[in-house]
Amino acid sequence: MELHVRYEGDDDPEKCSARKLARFDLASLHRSARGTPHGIVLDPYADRALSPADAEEAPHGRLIALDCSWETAEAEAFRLDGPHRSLPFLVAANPVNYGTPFRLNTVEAFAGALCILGYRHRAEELLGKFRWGHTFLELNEEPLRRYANCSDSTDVIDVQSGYLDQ
Ligand SMILES: C[S@@+](CC[C@H](N)C(=O)[O-])C[C@H]1O[C@@H](n2cnc3c(N)ncnc32)[C@H](O)[C@@H]1O
Repeated sequence: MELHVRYEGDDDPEKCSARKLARFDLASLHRSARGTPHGIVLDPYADRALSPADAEEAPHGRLIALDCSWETAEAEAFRLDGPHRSLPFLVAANPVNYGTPFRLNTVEAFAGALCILGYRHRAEELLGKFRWGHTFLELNEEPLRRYANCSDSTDVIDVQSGYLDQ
C-alpha cells in the first residue's frame, strides 16, 4: 500500500507528522492537487466510512491524506481524485489533539486506515517513529480490531454507533 500526502505546508513544520514520515521514506509529499496520485482519499467529510471492503477496491493500492492545519481543513480543501472515505470513531493520541475523537493527525489517519484494511504491521512501523505512537494503538485497540473484522462500511458505522452512544 503506497502512502501519499497532499502537503499544504500551512502547519508547524516541527510538529508535522507527514514531513517526518517523508524523512523516513514512509510517505511521499506532493505540493499540488494535480501532482497527487489517484487513491483512497482520507477525508473526514466523506459520507462513506472506510472499511475492509475498500482493500479490494483500493485504486492502485494507494492511500492519500491531506496534510494541512485543522484551521484550513474545510470540505473544499479535500478536492482530490479518488474515492473519499472518512475514518470511524478513533481517538487521537498525538500531543496536539490528545483524546479528541476523529481529529487524527496524518500518521494516525494512515495508521488507523492501514489497521482497518488489514495492514497492522505497517501501521506499527509508521507509529514506531513517534514517541507517543504506541499510545494510538493502545487507546484504539478494541475499535480498530472490531472495524477490521467488519465486512463493509454499513457494518463499520454500526460498530461506531456503539462507541458514540457511550
Ligand atoms: C488536517 S491534517 C493535520 C495534520 C497535522 N498537521 C500533522 O502533523 O499530521 C490530518 C489529515 O489526516 C486525515 N484525517 C484525520 N482525521 C480523519 C478522519 N476522521 N477521517 C478521515 N481522514 C482523517 C485527513 O487527510 C486530514 O486532512
